[in-house]
Amino acid sequence: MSLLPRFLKGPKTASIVGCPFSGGQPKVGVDQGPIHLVEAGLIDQLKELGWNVKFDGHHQFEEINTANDPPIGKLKNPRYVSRVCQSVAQAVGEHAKNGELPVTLGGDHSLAMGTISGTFEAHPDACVIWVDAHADINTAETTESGNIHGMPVSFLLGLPGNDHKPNEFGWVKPVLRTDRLVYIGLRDIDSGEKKILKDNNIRAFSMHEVDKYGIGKVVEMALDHVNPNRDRPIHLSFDVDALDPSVAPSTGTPVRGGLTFREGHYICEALWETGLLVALDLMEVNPSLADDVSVQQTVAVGCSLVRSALGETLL
Ligand SMILES: NC(=[NH2+])NCCC[C@H](N)C(=O)O
Ligand SMILES: [Mn+2]
Ligand SMILES: [Mn+2]
Repeated sequence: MSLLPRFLKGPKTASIVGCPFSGGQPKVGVDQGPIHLVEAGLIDQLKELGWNVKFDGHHQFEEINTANDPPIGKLKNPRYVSRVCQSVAQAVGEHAKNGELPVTLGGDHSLAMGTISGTFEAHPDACVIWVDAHADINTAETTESGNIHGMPVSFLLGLPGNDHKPNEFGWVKPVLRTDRLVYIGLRDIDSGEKKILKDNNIRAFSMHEVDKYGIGKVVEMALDHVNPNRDRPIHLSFDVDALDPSVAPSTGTPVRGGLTFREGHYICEALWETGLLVALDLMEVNPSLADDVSVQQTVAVGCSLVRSALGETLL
């Protein structure tokens, strides 16, 4: 495991961007996710794998009085989410430009608006592999919930339904191309999202394809789509709810019929093996949902997914 991914600079350094943030969705507790992951020993575990780990405390967010943050259109907490993501973009962008591998711990998945913006600042030709039960591609028009964690992908793509997206989000540039994005694990897509995926020809491997082809083939096909010559930097955005709720119960929007423990880990291992990984998000761990045993299980799985993506091997 002395391998250094192609786009990083030695000595291989992982920068932990802990984001105790829950403003992109309504359930309290997801802000405690990064705190639990770090307390469970993630940093030492990565050091053990040979990484130099940078972590100087969880990201501090500007205090925003949510009373002064009324919805804009359907979007809830728009100013808060926007400002937080903007500062995350800056942090991730700086680490990536330094040749470090930013590991962002959520927090809810709206944060990916920040992490992916940051990655593309350093790696403009990157591709994104989005592992999730959900597509998180609602626009300001299609969202039914108004929760911004269901929307980051549409902002990053600059989809047309977002002409009404608040000016507040003007800093989010359409850095992502539809053919540089691929999904794995989908199984709960809103009807507006289905249309967006179809109209824009976005490649998605739902659980149906995982069952049909097996995870090995699915990861290969996903890479063939976004990274045919295996020469583009890869940003992996992993929502823990991609896993089956029996594997990762403590999350805000669990959906049955998800990835097994091994399927989730296989994705991480296989992306590490490409030598192209430049950034990783682990999102939506919510330690206040479910009993103690389930929380411990979910946090442990979160840590082991990160280790797999950063080179832990079985043999
Ligand atoms: N990151 C997540 N867990 N997203 C869940 C999104 C659920 C639903 N599609 C929505 O837009 O509200
Ligand atoms: Mn999800
Ligand atoms: Mn998600």
